[in-house]
Amino acid sequence: MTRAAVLGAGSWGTAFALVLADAGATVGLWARRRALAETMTTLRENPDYLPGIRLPAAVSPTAEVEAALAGTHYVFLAVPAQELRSHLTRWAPLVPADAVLVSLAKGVELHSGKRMSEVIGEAAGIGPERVAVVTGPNLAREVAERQPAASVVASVDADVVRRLQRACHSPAFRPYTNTDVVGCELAGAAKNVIALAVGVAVGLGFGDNTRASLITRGLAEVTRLGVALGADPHTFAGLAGLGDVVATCSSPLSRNRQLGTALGEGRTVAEARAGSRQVAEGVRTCAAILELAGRHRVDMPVAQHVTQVVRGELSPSELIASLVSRSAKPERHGW
Ligand SMILES: NC(=O)C1=CN([C@@H]2O[C@H](COP(=O)(O)OP(=O)(O)OC[C@H]3O[C@@H](n4cnc5c(N)ncnc54)[C@H](O)[C@@H]3O)[C@@H](O)[C@H]2O)C=CC1
Ligand SMILES: O=C(CO)COP(=O)(O)O
Repeated sequence: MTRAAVLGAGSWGTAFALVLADAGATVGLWARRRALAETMTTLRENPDYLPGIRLPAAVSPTAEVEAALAGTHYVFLAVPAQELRSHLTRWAPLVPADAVLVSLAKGVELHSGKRMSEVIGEAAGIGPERVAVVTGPNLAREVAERQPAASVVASVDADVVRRLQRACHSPAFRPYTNTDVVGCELAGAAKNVIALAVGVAVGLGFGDNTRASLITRGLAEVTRLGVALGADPHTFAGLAGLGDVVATCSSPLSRNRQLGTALGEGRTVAEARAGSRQVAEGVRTCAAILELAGRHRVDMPVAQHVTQVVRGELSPSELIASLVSRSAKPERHGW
C-alpha cells in the first residue's frame, strides 16, 4: 500500500491528503500547530481551513514530523513557498532514502528566483529524478468536496511521474503527466500574480472584457518567461497554465483574487491580509518573478504593475490605465 506524508495542514495540504486517501494511500498529515493536529485527530475535521469536510480514517493528523515521514513513499510539501527551504532543510535527514518529494506549493523563491522543485533539490540534497510537482486548476475547497477536477503531475523522470499519477488518481481527481517541470511550475506560480491583477480589476468594478484581457496577456508574458527558461510553450495552454488561470481568476474562492479585489476597493496589502490566516502567494511571488524576468530580459508588464501596486508605488486604477496605455504592439512577437 502507498504511504504518503503531507507536510502542511492548510487548505491545500488537507485537501490533497483526502485525494491521496481516496486514491487508496495511508496518509500522515503534519500540522505545524500541535493544537490543530489534536483537534483534527479528535474532531476528524480541519476546522481552521476546511470546516465541514470529514477526514477519512486513512488520514492520520500529527504534529510530529518524524511520525508523518516514517516509511513514506512520497513526501508532499504544502507549506507556503517562502517557508519551504527552511522547513525542508530541517526535515531532510528524516526523509526515507527512496522517497519522492512533491511540491504542492505555487510560488517562486524571493531573491534566488528558484522554483520550488529547485529549492527541494537543494534543501534535501537530492537529484531532479526524486522531485515532482502537482499543479493545476485545483481550488482546495472544491477538491475537498470531491467536485471533479483535473491536474498535472510533473517530473523529469517519466517513471516517477507515472507512479505518482497512480498514487493520486482518485474517483474525483484526474492527474495528467507532464515532464516539463519548468513550465508547469512557472505557470502555477505566475497565475497567482495574474489573479491579483484580475482581482484589482474586479475591485475597481470592471467586467469580463478586462478579466479576459488580463488573463490572456498575463499568460502571454509568463509563456515568454517560460520559453526563455527552457519550458515548452504548450504547457501554458494546458491545465497548469490556462486551466489554473481560468479557475483562479474566475473564482471568489481564490485568495489571490480576493486580495487583489480588496486592493482594487481601496484597501492596503496589510489591511487586506488582516483577519485571514491564509496565504496569497502572489503577493511575494510577483517580485520573485519580476527578478527572474529581469535576469532573462523578458518583458512582463502585468507582473511589473502588480509588484508596484503591492509595494504601494502605484494605485490600482493606475495599474489598469498604465497597462492599457502602453505603446501599441503586435499580439505576438516571438513567444
Ligand atoms: N488552497 C488552494 O486552493 C491551493 C493552494 N496551493 C498552494 O499550496 C500552498 C499552501 O497553501 P494552502 O494550503 O492553501 O495554505 P493556507 O493558506 O490554507 O494556510 C496557510 C498554511 O501555511 C502554513 N504556514 C503559514 N506560515 C507558515 C510558516 N511560517 N511555516 C510553515 N507553515 C506556515 C499554515 O500553518 C497553513 O498550513 C501554497 O503555495 C498555495 O499556493 C496550491 C493549489 C491549491
Ligand atoms: O491555486 C489555487 C487554485 O488552483 C488556489 O488559488 P489561491 O491561492 O488564489 O486561493
